[in-house]
Amino acid sequence: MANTASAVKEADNQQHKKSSGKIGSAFRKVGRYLKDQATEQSHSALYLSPPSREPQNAIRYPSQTNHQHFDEKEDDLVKKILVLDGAGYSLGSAPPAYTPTLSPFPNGMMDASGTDLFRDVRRHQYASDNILQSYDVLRPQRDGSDSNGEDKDKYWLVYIHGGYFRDPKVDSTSFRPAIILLEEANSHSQPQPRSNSSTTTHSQLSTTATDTVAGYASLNYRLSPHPAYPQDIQSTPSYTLNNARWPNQPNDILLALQHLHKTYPGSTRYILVGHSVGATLAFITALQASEHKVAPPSAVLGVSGIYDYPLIHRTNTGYEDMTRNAMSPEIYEEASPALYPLHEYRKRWIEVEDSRNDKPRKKVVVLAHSRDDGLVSWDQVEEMRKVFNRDGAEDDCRCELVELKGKHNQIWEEGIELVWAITRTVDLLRS
Ligand SMILES: N[C@@H](CC(=O)c1ccccc1NC=O)C(=O)O
Repeated sequence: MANTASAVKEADNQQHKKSSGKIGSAFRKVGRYLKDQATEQSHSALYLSPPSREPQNAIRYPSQTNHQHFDEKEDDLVKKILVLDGAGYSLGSAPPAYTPTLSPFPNGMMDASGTDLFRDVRRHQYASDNILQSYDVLRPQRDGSDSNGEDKDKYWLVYIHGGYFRDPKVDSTSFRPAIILLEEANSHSQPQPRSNSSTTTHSQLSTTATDTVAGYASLNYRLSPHPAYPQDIQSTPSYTLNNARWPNQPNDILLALQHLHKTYPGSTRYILVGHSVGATLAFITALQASEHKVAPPSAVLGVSGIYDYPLIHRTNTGYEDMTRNAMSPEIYEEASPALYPLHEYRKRWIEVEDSRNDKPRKKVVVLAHSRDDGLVSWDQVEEMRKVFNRDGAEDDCRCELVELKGKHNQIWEEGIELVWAITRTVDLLRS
């Protein structure tokens, strides 16, 4: 295949036809750079629409994040989801028509002293069908890696957000709290304990970033409709219409990775991190990477992940409507990473020739989950662990289960638990 990007896109089209708080200071100082980036953004979006109509150009200056899901009790959240997904929208009056915008891309991330934490912060568009086909890149302000983010001993962290394939409020920016923790801790070195843990300190975590991270990439991908954010199919331009169906989501991740690797060659050495349905996508795309000429990840870190859709439909009756909103029922198994046998992971990911490393290294799988997760229960991670805990799995792959503390969205909204899981993944890669 000469052009793998178009191959993925083509496959995607074919398939689609077939199946029909505490980071305020880091955001406060937004300077000239933001304006420059906004300008660049509007240029790159020209082919999507006239600039005046392009939502990406409506840059809202970041004051604080809209990440407040964990303030809402997860029980209430579940009830609301079920109401929303029941017989139409029945929480009082109909919601206002929704115009999607991406959260402002993370420019102007500066530490308290006003020094840029990053030398390169930008949002790339990897395809032109939809504004969600984009990703954010942040490259830390430190020596050691060249202009491509190439650094022999370092890894890129590539993040895939959750939101059950549909929540427009959960996007690439949901990786920011963790990034800020890693980078800000690095520049301030203020020791702070990991929540509910007496052992790990903020400054210890910061070592992870200094030694390890060549760059951060956080991916957006096309979403499915959300009943709380209705869109008029007739009048909404297709580039802002949220009508994705599987396999649009994994295909977008593959396209994003292709674009990222081409733009930053050093990024082919990477850890693929996914939260919730992002964890689904991380494992599914690890399986599919090589057949699409995408570099395989060195490690996959699944956080609060959904790995078995038929199981989650049994555990949480009512979730199936959310899944069906994004894929047809005959896809459920294919979209469930826990339902692939180990030999599939071996053949398609673990044993794939890895030209970037001098000696072949064991791949790493980390499964991080909280028993307090009110949205995705522990049985999911148990199912996934079974895949990699089979006899002989140790030979070519290291798998660890990391127990986290906190609620489902708290993990990324506060970031500290996510950073902890990343730290464990890096430790395993290095050991
Ligand atoms: N906030 C989402 C729901 C959501 O994200 C979710 C709900 C239950 C279990 C997992 C979820 N997210 C996984 O990506 C929504 O409003 O649709």
